[in-house]
Amino acid sequence: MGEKTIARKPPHCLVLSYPFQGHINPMLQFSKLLVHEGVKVTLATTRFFIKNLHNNNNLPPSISLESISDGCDNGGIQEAGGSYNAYIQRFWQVGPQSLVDLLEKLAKLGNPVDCIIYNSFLSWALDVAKRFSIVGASYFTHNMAVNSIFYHVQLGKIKVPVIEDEVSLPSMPKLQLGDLPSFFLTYEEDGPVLEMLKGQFSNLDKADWVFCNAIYELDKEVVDWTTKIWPKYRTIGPNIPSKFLDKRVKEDEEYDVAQFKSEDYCIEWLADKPKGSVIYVSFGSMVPFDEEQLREIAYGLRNSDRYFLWVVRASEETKLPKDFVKKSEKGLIVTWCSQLQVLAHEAIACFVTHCGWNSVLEALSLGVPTIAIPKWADQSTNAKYIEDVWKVGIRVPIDEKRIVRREDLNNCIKEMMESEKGEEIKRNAIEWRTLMTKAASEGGSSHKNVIEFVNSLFSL
Ligand SMILES: O=c1ccn([C@@H]2O[C@H](COP(=O)(O)OP(=O)(O)O[C@H]3O[C@H](CO)[C@@H](O)[C@H](O)[C@H]3O)[C@@H](O)[C@H]2O)c(=O)[nH]1
Repeated sequence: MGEKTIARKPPHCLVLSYPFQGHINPMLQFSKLLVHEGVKVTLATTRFFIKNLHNNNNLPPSISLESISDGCDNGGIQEAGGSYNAYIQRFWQVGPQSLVDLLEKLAKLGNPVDCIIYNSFLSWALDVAKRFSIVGASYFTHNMAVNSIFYHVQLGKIKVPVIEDEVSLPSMPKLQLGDLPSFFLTYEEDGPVLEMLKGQFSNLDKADWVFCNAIYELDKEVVDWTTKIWPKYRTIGPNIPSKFLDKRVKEDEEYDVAQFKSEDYCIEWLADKPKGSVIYVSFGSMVPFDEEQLREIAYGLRNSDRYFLWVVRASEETKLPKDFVKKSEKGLIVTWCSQLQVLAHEAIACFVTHCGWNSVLEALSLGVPTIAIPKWADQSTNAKYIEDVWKVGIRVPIDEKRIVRREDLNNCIKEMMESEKGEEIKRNAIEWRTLMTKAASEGGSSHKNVIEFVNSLFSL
């Protein structure tokens, strides 16, 4: 380490994030790891996203924030008529040139970029890196298994629509249609999203590095298989602040880039609750639930007669049943919280989650068992792994309208809190916590991979 920092000017990485909370969170944490190892980092995402961040200046002083255009600088997806598909098309037209402009601007300021670490969705960023003859590293915010599914779509080995009852892929359990990412069910309306996800692999052979926010131990077979295809494929997660892992990175204390404002009295509310008594419920930053689904979850929680802390984003609040109060003896509803702090609290018993990949990694890292209600994107595949592979949770059944009913949620809560199976799940969750921390610690599988990458940058 010491030799690197004295010998030369630090290498400069531009970390380019897709403009959503579930993407910028892990990429910021990865940036902090690189800074800790002596690399200079500029974090970039879209103008509109930055403009609307609740606290865009809460970055470590060593990381600067830059922006590119997605062609929707004043309204994001709304400016593209509220259509995610239209938004992607516009972004793909405007983004590459805007990235070129940013690289040229940084070079003119005497700050040339040596490496672009781009969110794998933005595959065109790799073409830009190659035009500038700089290192290109793809960063996957989804789990390996999910990446492998989209890779097989790209290869034409999974055809959409899927007509078979089950899909078999190398080194993975058999997947039923309901275990595949949601776009396989909604491919007619989500065609462009599916194209974007296939596109992650269209030029990946040119990538110098391929990173995945996961740990080797989570899925050794899939990682080994993937490394045969992309020899520089590396697991570098879990990308969460080290204060929740081995506390090695002192400078990563409270920094974050938040789209929503945390209601931090949650921790006060948790303070007098008995150990392992509170159900934490959150469905991430993006997915909307319809009114019927929120009503079922609301009554499922109330009928459980247990303490619960539920994050219902401001945009979702009006969908709650009218007789449902935000603060009762047993329950507290907030619009956003510091999820990691909540998960780390000893009062938390389990996490009812939509299985966004960050939430899954955070639960695994903190040893919190999960009750899975996957809804969209990669979440069903994550839920399959949670229940059947890592055995750290229970998936709530859905009815023919694809709705989770209150009785089923209630039964799963009971099973988690009262049964022998629940006890076993809790024990597994604690074991995973140990493995996640070990992987991120000095000498652990992810830490070694980060150091290998950093050393390669210093020897450019
Ligand atoms: O009150 C809250 C709720 C969430 N979070 C954080 O917000 C992030 C949410 O990320 P994630 O759990 O991955 O969910 P989404 O925001 O829904 O993420 C999108 O992006 C992920 C990464 O690609 C995908 O896995 C998801 O399916 C997709 O919906 C996590 O870091 C949470 O800790 C908070 O800090 N406070």
